[in-house]
Amino acid sequence: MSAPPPSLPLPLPGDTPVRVLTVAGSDSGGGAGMQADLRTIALLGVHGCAAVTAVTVQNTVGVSGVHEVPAATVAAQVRAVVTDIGVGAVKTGMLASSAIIEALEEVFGELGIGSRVPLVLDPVAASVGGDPLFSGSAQDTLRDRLFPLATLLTPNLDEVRLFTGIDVVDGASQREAARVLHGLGPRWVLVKGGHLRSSPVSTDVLHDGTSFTELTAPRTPTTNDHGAGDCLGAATACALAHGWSVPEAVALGKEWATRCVAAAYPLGAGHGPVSPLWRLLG
Ligand SMILES: Nc1ncnc2c1ncn2[C@@H]1O[C@H](COP(=O)(O)OP(=O)(O)O)[C@@H](O)[C@H]1O
Ligand SMILES: Cc1ncc(COP(=O)(O)OP(=O)(O)O)c(N)n1
Repeated sequence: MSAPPPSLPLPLPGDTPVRVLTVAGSDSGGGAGMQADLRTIALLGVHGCAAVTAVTVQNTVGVSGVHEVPAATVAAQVRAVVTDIGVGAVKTGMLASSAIIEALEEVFGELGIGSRVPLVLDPVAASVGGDPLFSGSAQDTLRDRLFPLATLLTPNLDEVRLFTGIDVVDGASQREAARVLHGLGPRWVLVKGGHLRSSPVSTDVLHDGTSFTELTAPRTPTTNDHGAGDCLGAATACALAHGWSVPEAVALGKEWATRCVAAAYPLGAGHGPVSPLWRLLG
């Protein structure tokens, strides 16, 4: 890759960094979820805070158990972080249940998350291997309660199908999906194209209700793609926390994700993780 690596201003030792809160599930295998978010957040020089929604029993092969955190405890984590530490952006991942989503709607409203504080909402529904990460009714609750609060909604193509019924097969259907999802309330939608595996490029479409922007990168031929969406969303949230505009932040998130997919490594017997560890090389 010839372009300079994506980066954000780094804090000097002793200076308080910008903060980002991830509201997500724990992936015991360390490939996705809050572990992936916090890795990206740290390597971009941002202080990561974490409100845990669920503990998953997970490795590279699949998810064999889920233990939800009580909804009131999830909301209390968010309140404790935001009222003391303060955050420049919030990212959500696996939200597990309707009760957790309803508690988050309330605490987000109370704290200005989605209005004063940008909210990146990754509508995580299943693991890369297809294991469900929330119950059936949570899908409707997420759409109705949190989509309208989102600064940026970042579905992959499986999530697009779930929420709109649209099967994205090309640029036209990807733009149509972005248009329909924007109608559900988020200010911006990024329809991620990583799952269009037959394409030689990986194109994401950004839409704000008016214009469409295509972000395209060469496709890395790999099945080690666990956590790609987390890398993208967490990096985008970091840039938003620095005060970047949504299009600027998404462009950084896309470059970050592209490099992380290119640096993915095999792990275990299943899908290995995409990796931001390339950042440590300079
Ligand atoms: N094989 C790949 N090569 C290059 N970029 C990829 C690849 N797979 C995914 N991406 C990019 O990684 C990000 C996450 O994409 P995607 O896989 O669609 O979402 P998710 O990880 O949430 O399922 C997007 O920017 C997408 O374009
Ligand atoms: C706890 C937890 N959160 C999210 C996921 C989704 O991971 P993956 O399937 O790799 O999808 P992206 O992170 O790439 O969107 C998970 N498996 N576990």
